[in-house]
Amino acid sequence: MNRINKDKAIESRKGKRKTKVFKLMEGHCLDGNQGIYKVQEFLGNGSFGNVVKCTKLGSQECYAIKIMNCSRAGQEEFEMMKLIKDLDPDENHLIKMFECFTFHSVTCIVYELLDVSLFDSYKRDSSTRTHLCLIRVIAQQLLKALKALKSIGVAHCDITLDNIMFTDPDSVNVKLIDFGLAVETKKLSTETDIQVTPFRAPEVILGLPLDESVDMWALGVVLACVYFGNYPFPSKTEYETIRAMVLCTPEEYTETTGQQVEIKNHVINLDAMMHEHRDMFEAHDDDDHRAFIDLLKNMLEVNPQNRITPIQALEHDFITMKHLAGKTIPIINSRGATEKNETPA
Ligand SMILES: Nc1ncnc2c1ncn2[C@@H]1O[C@H](COP(=O)(O)OP(=O)(O)OP(=O)(O)O)[C@@H](O)[C@H]1O
Repeated sequence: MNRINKDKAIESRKGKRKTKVFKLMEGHCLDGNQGIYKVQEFLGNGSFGNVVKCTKLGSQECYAIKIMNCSRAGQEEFEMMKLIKDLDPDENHLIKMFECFTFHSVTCIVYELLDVSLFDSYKRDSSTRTHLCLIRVIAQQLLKALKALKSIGVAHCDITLDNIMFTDPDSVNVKLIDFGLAVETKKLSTETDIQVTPFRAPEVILGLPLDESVDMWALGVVLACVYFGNYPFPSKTEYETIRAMVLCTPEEYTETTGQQVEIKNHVINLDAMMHEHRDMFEAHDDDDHRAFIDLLKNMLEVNPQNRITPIQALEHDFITMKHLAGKTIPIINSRGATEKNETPA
């Protein structure tokens, strides 16, 4: 199946092509099992229907309710949320679900209300690069999420910039959302339609056996985007994507193999990317940049068997900051503000 058909198959799995028309308006009330929810505003839409901000009548509490027109897709997402319910959602940076109910034949899943997605946050000001210390916090939190999911044998299968959201504007705390494509790892087969371009892992493109390491690849793409301000691989055609994934420039390929590469198109060189990024900050630490690029290369390892695991990544120098011992580094206390701090020698 080609890329476009795969993306369509994913939309169809998520319910886009089976839409029951249910006109929801601001001010409408939804009868849940744990209360009545009044629709305040529309927060977003996707393949499934809408996400609305609601208040629970008789309280000040706000929620995000995902209204799913396709009850099969809604039920599948709910089943997956039940599977992860024993994982502490705050500790593991996973979205918290409160309840699920049916209203006018549509499935409504009540989630905690979050702030903005990584995509929206960086879209607002794509000209500025993200400080490495902020990237470290985000990376550590999401690696914890992957570790927790792996521990119960679940693969998210749809990690993108859209599906990672900040919990509030005043702190750096992210959560993984949208378990609509999540699957028990043991049920993953080459036939399963997962991931969207440009976050799709090479083994998914090539139709090879899959496991939860597809999520590590996608997280690598996310971190590269946040660092570089652009996708690390071209994604117009799967041919270009696969070609770029070897992570070396045509010159490097020629140097190591002696073979000339005839067609040249853009392949982002991670080491070159590092020089560009660090020059954008007054205070930068080369060792820290090198540590980040090393982690990234291990996440974007083409062979899933050699790809870094969440536990290994959490022990990587970039995350533990071993390589920064005794140096003064900024602490990120909110999405923009920084303070200086000395790490123990
Ligand atoms: N808990 C939440 N709090 C605030 N906004 C949310 C929340 N959950 C989702 N949204 C908004 O709704 C959008 C769509 O949600 P979600 O990703 O769960 O749906 P989806 O159909 O699976 O989307 P897509 O088809 O884009 O993958 C998000 O990108 C976000 O803007």
